[in-house]
Amino acid sequence: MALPKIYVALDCQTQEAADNLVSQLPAGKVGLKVGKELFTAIGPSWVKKQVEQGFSVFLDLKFHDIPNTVAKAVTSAAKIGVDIVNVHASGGTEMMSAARDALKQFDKPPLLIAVTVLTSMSDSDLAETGVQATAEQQVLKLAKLAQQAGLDGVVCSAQEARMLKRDLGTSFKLVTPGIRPANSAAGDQKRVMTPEAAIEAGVDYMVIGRPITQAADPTARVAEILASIGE
Ligand SMILES: O=C(O)c1cc(=O)[nH]c(=O)n1[C@@H]1O[C@H](COP(=O)(O)O)[C@@H](O)[C@H]1O
Repeated sequence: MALPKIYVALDCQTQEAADNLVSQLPAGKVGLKVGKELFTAIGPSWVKKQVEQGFSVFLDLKFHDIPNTVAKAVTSAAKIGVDIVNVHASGGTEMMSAARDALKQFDKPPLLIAVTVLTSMSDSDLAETGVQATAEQQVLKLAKLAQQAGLDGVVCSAQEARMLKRDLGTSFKLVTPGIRPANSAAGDQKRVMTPEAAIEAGVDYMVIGRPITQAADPTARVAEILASIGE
């Protein structure tokens, strides 16, 4: 079954807040993205419940550790039944390959996606960490590494989508946070794009948090965004 185009980032700290958000989202039309904030607060059993209730879940824990640890961590994530898991591409080829191999034991493994350069980072933020390349160059370099390691795709900003689809092929999946409908606050995101432009640029799955979760009416906001991308 095709995965939804939009994953809503449920960045909150209590089960009550998460349940409240989920109750306002159309199951089957959007997926749920559970990241470090919520997962650390309420754990895997709540995530499993969402999977059982029919939501597609992206478990965004951005694993970045030694190969053995990351392989075991993605195995635990796959056992929850989520559709997408991620690791940091900067963990290197050996780490990414170990994660890929660990998922071979599953009949329906989750998509294994590598984070390239966080959408909150600009060229100067990268330079500060010792990376001399531009964000775009670094995204391409890490995405090639991820593809060679046999991963299903990468997390990048929609600004790099055309380049990656051209250089790495259309079946290599692009998951893009940093999505901001026109007139919404960028917050800490630096490499942003509107949902319409992101779809045009060829992204496969968009992650959208605050523009939906902080909206006065999240249900209406989702409907508006889905309509804007023809879903
Ligand atoms: O892997 C991610 O999901 C991720 C990668 C990235 O480069 N940038 C990024 O913002 N994210 C996540 O995407 C979500 C974006 O949320 P908003 O900025 O509120 O739309 C957050 O939950 C981030 O943790």
